Amino acid sequence: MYKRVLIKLSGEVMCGEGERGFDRKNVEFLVRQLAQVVEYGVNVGIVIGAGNIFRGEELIDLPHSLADQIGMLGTVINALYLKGILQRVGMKCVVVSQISSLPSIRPIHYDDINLYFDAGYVVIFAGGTSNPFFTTDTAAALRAVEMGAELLIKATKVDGVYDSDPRKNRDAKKFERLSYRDAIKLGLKVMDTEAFSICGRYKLPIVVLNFFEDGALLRAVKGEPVGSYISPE
Ligand SMILES: Nc1ncnc2c1ncn2[C@@H]1O[C@H](COP(=O)(O)OP(=O)(O)O)[C@@H](O)[C@H]1O
Ligand SMILES: O=c1ccn([C@@H]2O[C@H](COP(=O)(O)OP(=O)(O)O)[C@@H](O)[C@H]2O)c(=O)[nH]1
Repeated sequence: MYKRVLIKLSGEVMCGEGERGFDRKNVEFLVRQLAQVVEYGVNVGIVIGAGNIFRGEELIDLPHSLADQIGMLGTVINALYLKGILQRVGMKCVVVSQISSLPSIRPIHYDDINLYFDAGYVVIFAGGTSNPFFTTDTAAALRAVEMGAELLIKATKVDGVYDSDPRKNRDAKKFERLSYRDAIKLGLKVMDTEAFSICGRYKLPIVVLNFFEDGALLRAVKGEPVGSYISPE
């Protein structure tokens, strides 16, 4: 069992694939998946995307930098929403961010993050990397290293890493295990090269799994085989 993990959630876990906003059933499922992990006393950090609200790339009429700032604000909305629903079921949760000083958001401070974990809080990192031109995958890699996570879990809508996009190629073959070097060399688009590169440099393994599969998250945290394992070696 890993003791400290960073979970990267696509914004779409809030609404279901291809949908927008917040769907009650999906949100309840999300809470169940996270509760299963938190029950074991694991330190859980979360980075959530904003695909259910806005992705910068979708706002084609706006300058890229502006569109990305709107995208980052979407991650803040999701983080606060997630905090609200986790607290409603009795889970302790804090949102930290460098881009917002709203009353329910705390600044990112390394010493405090350890205190939150020691006190049993789930820590949600909102606002991505705080910079346009990045994605929440890169933010997840960055925050995982900052919080000293032993594993980064990318919880998404495909069940692992394939040799080509499984949504576009039916014959795509799944890797049970691969290295960062292979992922970058093969140009696999499941995650940004920047994210692979940060995790590779700091020897942080990644598991890519299908979030919508009940129990997959817990299996990854237990170190059981699930999805694809990207090793730093
Ligand atoms: N080699 C690959 N293996 C697995 N998934 C891939 C690969 N190449 C592209 N993808 C795509 O990456 C996406 C997963 O990333 P995610 O960040 O959750 O999606 P999005 O960028 O739409 O939010 C999936 O939609 C999947 O189709
Ligand atoms: O460090 C960051 C992280 C995110 N974003 C913006 O926020 C959006 C939402 O993040 P992402 O696309 O990663 O969300 P997901 O697809 O995981 O739901 C991105 O499209 C970017 O526009 C950004 O500018 N900088």
